[in-house]
Amino acid sequence: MTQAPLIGLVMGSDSDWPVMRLAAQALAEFGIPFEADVVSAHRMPEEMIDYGKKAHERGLRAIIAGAGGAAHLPGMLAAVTPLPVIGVPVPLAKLDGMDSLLSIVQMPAGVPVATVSIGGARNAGLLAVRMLAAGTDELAESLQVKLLQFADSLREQAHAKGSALRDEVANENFAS
Ligand SMILES: Nc1c(C(=O)O)ncn1[C@@H]1O[C@H](COP(=O)(O)O)[C@@H](O)[C@H]1O
Repeated sequence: MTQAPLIGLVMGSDSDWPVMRLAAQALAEFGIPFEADVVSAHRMPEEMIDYGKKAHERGLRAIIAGAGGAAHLPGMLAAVTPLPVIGVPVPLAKLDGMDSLLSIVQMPAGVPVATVSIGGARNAGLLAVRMLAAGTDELAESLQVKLLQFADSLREQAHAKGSALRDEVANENFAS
């Protein structure tokens, strides 16, 4: 039996998937069940409102919403759900995602969206994992252990990069 999704991963179009799949990958790395779907505030407003209103009743604990251009999806979901919403600005060919970033990040007071960097879907996934790691329930405690191990692996990678760079600098002839 597949586990019920804890995170809703939604995007304005299937064209956002190459970016948004990085969030899916991060969730999968931590064993978090999620659902993925296209939900557009512009193109299917009623369905979008319905998704946002029912998300918490279906057991979702957070929503990751990615959109490009005039990215109203994350903010509109945040307006109708009590769940935390993480917004991912998806870069398009024109304006390189600045339009999307500003659309998502400049929310009016009272309706927060946790905005990650342009194309930062991996961090959106990791932030959702951290949200699930808050608390003292079994899932939270197991995620806390995994997140600390993950931080250790990042530290080791950074050390390895420093070591490789020191070797490279030591062997490079800067005079030539
Ligand atoms: N920004 C939004 C919304 C929304 O915010 O509701 N719905 C679709 N879109 C965005 O339009 C871009 C182009 O979509 P198409 O590739 O389908 O033309 C996508 O990046 C999508 O997220």
